[in-house]
Amino acid sequence: MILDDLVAATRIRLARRQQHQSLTELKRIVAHQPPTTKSDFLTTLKQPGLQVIAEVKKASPSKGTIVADFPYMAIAQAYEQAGVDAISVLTEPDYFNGHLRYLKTISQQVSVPTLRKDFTIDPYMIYEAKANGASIILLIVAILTDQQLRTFRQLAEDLGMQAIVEAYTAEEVTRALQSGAKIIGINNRNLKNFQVDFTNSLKLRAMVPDSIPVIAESGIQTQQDVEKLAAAGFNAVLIGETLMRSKHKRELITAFRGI
Ligand SMILES: O=P(O)(O)OC[C@@H](O)[C@@H](O)c1c[nH]c2ccccc12
Repeated sequence: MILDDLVAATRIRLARRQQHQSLTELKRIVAHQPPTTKSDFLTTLKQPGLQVIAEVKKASPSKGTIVADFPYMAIAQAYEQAGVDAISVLTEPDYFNGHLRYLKTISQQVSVPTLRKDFTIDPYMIYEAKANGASIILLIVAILTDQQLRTFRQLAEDLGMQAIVEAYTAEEVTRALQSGAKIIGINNRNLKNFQVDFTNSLKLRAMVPDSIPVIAESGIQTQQDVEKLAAAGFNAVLIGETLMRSKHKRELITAFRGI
């Protein structure tokens, strides 16, 4: 199962990074960071209308290389100029061709909050996210225990970040809510086989009370898709591939934001 492979690969890389830089050292870097100047993502999400989160992603396990040419900084700047509310940056190198460096550079040069898109399995990765400029981390319910969901989110909040707690099934939405999640992401892509079912988020939306912002993730392609999600009461959409492939990123984002 691909998700198991992803987590195993993440664990191996993590062990290697920890040998180069201890958690103590990382904590020291974080403690000396200047306070963030970025807007508060949770406040943005609670604003009326549909917010757009655009993703910087070179490749994916299901699609392989998405874009041959990957000027990640120019892409992030195009997103920002088009008025996106946050930018998601893949940092997973083996399956998504991501890198922490992308997160760091983009976070330094855009004023919107950035999300470290990765398979968070250890507090070390949360400090790393912070050290590299992220305002938001991802916690995937399918790969974490109830206790990890709670303590990892708490750690992110203690460091001045927020956590998107990502669910794919009704059971996972329940676990996300029980863990005290303040932001929930409902994925349309089954991370166990990478199949996309666009109606998944529509079906599960009603499980989340209105007080908690919900983000629809993955497989969002058209204006009609975004209209359906807005009508279903989603606070935000997270779009990767469609925007990465588009030659008219600004126009597309402007259209989505106007919904
Ligand atoms: O490129 P898409 O289909 O628009 O999907 C974006 C995003 O939802 C997807 O990249 C994603 C959702 N959950 C994840 C967890 C890890 C890595 C990636 C993801």
